[in-house]
Amino acid sequence: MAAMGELWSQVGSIMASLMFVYALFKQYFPYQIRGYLERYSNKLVNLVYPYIQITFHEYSDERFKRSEVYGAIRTYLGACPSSSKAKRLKAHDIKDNKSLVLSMDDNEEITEEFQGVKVWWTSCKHVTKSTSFSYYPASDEKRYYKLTFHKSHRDLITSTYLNHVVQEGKAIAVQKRQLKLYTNNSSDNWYGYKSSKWSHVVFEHPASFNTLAMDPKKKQEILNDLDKFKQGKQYYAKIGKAWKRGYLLYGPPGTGKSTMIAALANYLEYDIYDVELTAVKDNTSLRKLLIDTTNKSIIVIEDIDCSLDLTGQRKKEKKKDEEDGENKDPMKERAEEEKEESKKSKVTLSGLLNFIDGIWSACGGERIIVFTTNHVEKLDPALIRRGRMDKHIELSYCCFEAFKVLASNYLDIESHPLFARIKCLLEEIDMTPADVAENLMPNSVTEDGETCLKNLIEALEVAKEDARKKAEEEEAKLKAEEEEAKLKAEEEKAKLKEKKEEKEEKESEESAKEVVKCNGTMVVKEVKENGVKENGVTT
Ligand SMILES: Nc1ncnc2c1ncn2[C@@H]1O[C@H](COP(=O)(O)OP(=O)(O)OP(=O)(O)O)[C@@H](O)[C@H]1O
Ligand SMILES: [Mg+2]
Repeated sequence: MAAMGELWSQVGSIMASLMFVYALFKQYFPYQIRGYLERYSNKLVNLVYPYIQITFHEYSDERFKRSEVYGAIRTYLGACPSSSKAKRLKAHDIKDNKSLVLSMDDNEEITEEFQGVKVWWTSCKHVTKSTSFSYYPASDEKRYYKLTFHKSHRDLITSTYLNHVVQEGKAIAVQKRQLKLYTNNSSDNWYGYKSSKWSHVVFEHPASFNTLAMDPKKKQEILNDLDKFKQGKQYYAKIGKAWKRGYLLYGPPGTGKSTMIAALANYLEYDIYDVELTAVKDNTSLRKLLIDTTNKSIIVIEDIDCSLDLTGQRKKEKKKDEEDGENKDPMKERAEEEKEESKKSKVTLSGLLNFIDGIWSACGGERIIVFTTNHVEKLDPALIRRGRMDKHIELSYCCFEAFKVLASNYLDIESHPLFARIKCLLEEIDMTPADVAENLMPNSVTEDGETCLKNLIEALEVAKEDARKKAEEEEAKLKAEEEEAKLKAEEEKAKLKEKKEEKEEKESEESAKEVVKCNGTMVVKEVKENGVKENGVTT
């Protein structure tokens, strides 16, 4: 026992001496000598250590984009049979509340055998400590997988095995894929623990093209277009165009623009990236957001006419003019202005144009960009030209065909004698699918389909009556305005006439006076010349 204790104390002192020598070596040896020694010591280790290690980092050197290979390895390792031996796993997504997507937790190791060859996978994490004080701990974590295998199997592992891992990983990911709905984080927060540009939730919208109420011809046209796009990888490569397509959805509120986006995502099985432009600081941030999206995705900017404030500059100047009159502390005013300015998004139209159709938009592929608007006429023509927004889809008021889809969805009714009346009313009245759908929804559990149809007819008749009254009111208003304008015109005419007459009268008076004056002079002249007696008196 005493000998054992002695042995331990000796080991301890040897370790301490080695560490001391290593510290001295690091501190005092010149850099070149150190590199030289390290190279040779590595060679020495390689002689006795016959294993090769390959690392796969989550973010490659470009830094912008998450490595696809890393993702595939993570999925593969989570699903491979040997992972069941790992004790610490991370659960990611749950598809339909059934199957868990698992991956190895940090610093966990699993062993796998491929064609009789043993390999070891380790998940590692490298934390770069930030020098400044931060409220949030790990500021910059870099994750990677390390693969270790014997050097005699180098060819088998680097070509066949790794290929197998990546292909399998991708296939499993497609199988277990859960659609995601992303939204961009404010670009002011792209640092520290919130460094990711996008946050997501699982996308579970039930909308589909079957439930979407619109003209069946138009719907089929869109479906054909989508199919062509999805299978168009080679075609796009052949014509030398980036594999992306722009859709502009326009129409009044409640006509199904947002619903169609959900249907698109479900049909194509693409993730949705919903861009909130007001949270994007500038054009560079917008570009970074784009690069950080994955392939097979739909990038959405809703209400594009409201998102971009291109008149901001002018408004600000106006505001400034208004405030000029008030006596304000200039320092305070400037600080306030700067604060306002920093909060404001500086994304410009040109930034957005480049986002959709610039060189950067070709990074990655299989992307659909969707803009929605209620006022298509307000948009800059450059923004919606073909090539940027390739397909313009108008979603309009509910037609009879669209109503039939809603009736089938909401009431399971394919045809009914009341349909004829509804058809007539829908031809006369503009009602959005949202309103029709609302009227078709049973008000209570006991309400049957026919009552719902009657409710809709009643609502349509009320809308018709309202429209008629409104039209009448407008007509009456127009008539009144016309009458007023007519009266005004007559009054003006009368006034003009009066003025003209007055003028004429004045003129005739003037001329009469002139005549009298002339005549008077003439009489005087005549009297002087002829000496005629007037009333017997010589003048
Ligand atoms: N064409 C449609 N087919 C099926 N349901 C529809 C349709 N249009 C509207 N709806 C229903 O009406 C509701 C509102 O529709 P949605 O949000 O898609 O309208 P929107 O056009 O995006 O409106 P906004 O312009 O105000 O954003 C949805 O919940 C949906 O159930
Ligand atoms: Mg909408």
